[in-house]
Amino acid sequence: MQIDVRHASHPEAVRDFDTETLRRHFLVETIFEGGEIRLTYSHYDRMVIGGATPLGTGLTLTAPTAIGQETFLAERELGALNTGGAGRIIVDGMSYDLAKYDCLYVGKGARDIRFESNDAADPAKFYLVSTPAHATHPTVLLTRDKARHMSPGDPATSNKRSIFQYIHPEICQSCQLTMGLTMLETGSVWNTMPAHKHDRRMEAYLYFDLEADQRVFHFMGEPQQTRHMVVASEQAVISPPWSIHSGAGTRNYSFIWAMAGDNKSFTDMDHIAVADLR
Ligand SMILES: O=C(O)C(=O)C[C@H](O)C(=O)CO
Ligand SMILES: [Zn+2]
Repeated sequence: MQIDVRHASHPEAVRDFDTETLRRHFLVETIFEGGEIRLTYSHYDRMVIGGATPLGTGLTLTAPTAIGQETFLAERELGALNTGGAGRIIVDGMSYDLAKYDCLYVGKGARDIRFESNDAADPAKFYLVSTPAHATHPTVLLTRDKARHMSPGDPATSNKRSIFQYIHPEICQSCQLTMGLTMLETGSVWNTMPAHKHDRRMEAYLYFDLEADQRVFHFMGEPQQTRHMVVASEQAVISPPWSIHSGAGTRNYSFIWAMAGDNKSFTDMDHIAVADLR
């Protein structure tokens, strides 16, 4: 298991980052590697993001030194959303089947977490998000039809999309983690525009369901100092609390968003008018 540690950056320093530096700090280029668990530890709210891609044999979530505990979830909670073929997650001997777009919330204190694919030729790709937790909430399997559904946007502004809120206070208890899936309709390419930031929470995006030759231009930075990163499918972006997070694809795509911080209120956003962006 690999874990890459990313430190937090001050917004004034980020104004001077060139493309390579921006990508080194805020883009995770490899989330899914066959037969591996790959993790990235962000010092923004100590969120860990990564992927588990089990092939013939299953994969076990162990606790690297960065976690500072004997077991990974000793003081953490976990969301795992399957972006690949069918598979299962076994939590302390209890097995949960996950098809594509199913999500498992795992509460603090679970000790033995194992990932398996039904078919190594079409492996499960579990996108993992973990945040510090101080209470144990029940482990729950969340299918997409159980998620809270919203349909914002308009074809006229190329941003018609479905937002599915899985780990959300109305659906599933958690300490601080919120997590969900946004799917753009055909012909719509913009997510999260008008843009927003929320200094109370950081956020991470995993873009996927995009062909290998297509890209999403992800916009980040202070609202009057925007920057962009060109992102391929199955790459993730760490969004600091002071940054906007928005994207325009060369076609439609899906992404998983996850947040952690002072509140779990999805609607607590500071919107920025399009005309005020620079
Ligand atoms: O399409 C969207 O809009 C989103 O998915 C927004 C993100 O979920 C977000 O930024 C929540 O704060
Ligand atoms: Zn946001």
